[in-house]
Amino acid sequence: MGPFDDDEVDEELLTLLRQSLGLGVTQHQAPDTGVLKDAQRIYEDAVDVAIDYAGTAAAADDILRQMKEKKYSPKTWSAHELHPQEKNEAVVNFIFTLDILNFCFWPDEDNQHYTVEFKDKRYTGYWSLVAVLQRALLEGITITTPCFWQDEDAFTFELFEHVFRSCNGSSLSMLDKRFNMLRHAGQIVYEDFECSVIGIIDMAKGSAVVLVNLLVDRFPQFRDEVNSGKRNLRFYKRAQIFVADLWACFEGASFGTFTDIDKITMFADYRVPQMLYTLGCLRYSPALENRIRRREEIPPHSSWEIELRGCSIWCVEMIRQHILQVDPLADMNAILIDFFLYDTAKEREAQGTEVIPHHRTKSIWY
Ligand SMILES: Nc1nc2c(c(CN[C@H]3C=C[C@H](O)[C@@H]3O)cn2[C@@H]2O[C@H](COP(=O)(O)O)[C@@H](O)[C@H]2O)c(=O)[nH]1
Repeated sequence: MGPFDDDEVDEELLTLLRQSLGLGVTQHQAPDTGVLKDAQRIYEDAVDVAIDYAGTAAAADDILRQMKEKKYSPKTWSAHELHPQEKNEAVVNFIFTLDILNFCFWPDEDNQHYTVEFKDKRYTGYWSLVAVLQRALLEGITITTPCFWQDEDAFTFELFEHVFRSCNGSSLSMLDKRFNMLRHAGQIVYEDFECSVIGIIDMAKGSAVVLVNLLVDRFPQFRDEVNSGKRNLRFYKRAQIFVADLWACFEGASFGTFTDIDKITMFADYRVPQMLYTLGCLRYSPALENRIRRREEIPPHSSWEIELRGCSIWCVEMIRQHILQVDPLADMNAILIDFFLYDTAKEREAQGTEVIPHHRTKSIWY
């Protein structure tokens, strides 16, 4: 029984072996992040999260209808007034900063929701982070300049606390971790990339997959994966949303030009799974559903967390495939579906029509 006779040896391992032996990888095997493959495996092994096929098909039809009505496109990103409107290197740095810090905005049980005031409006969640960065820039603090983060004299934790000050006595969770993540990412950009995020993007030569893999390889701050014993499970949520935000902000041109942007998957956060459940796409075991409804934390790297994240990625892929079967000419990918689901979740939250809380896992990854 030779090493390759066993049909259990999966394609990925064969590719890695061929590459390590210097055997030519057939030209059509384009690079991949591995996220979608891992999501499928998680889904196939899942016991506490299931995908409702009929619910997903019906939801996909409705999502397509609404996305057409709302004309969802990369332009939607800039339609959010709080996002930077310019199209230049400073905005690339803004998005890089944003997507290093783009995680965990929900309050601990007895604390107030972190809220910031900017230009006489109050923001929570993801938008509080965007507002904080915009406010700092208006105050002349170069918070979105990666080389500033490695300047130990100028970029201090006191300054960081000032930048993230709230208007209701609350504080954003894991502020110290966020500070250290910027510090260390700034050192990497300074030492390895001559202070230029554009330089990192250029190294990917227009490939979204290569850029994601480059970020994950060179920046521990983006290495969102779980070693579940049997294998490494990749999610790469903030690395992928960084590429997606670039693509959307620059509308597929300039620093947002990617030939393989459709290889980017849904971003495994805590809002979109909530929306997929609400739309009847995802189903939870009673034990998991009760945990979520009681707003009790779900441990990072637990099977529950892994299944929530992996099944959500796979479910959005099923929605994407269904939409393209129904309307092959639809200008559609997982990014735009994801953006729509996130924005819809936020609308429902604002209307107070949520049917289930989002899950709570204290994590720097989402
Ligand atoms: N999957 C997915 N996750 C997203 C976003 C966004 C914002 N993207 C903007 C850009 C274009 C879109 O149109 C959006 O306007 C934030 N998040 C994640 O949600 C969580 C924050 O939730 P809350 O505390 O309720 O704001 C946190 O994990 C954050 O990382 C998204 O789009 N997709």
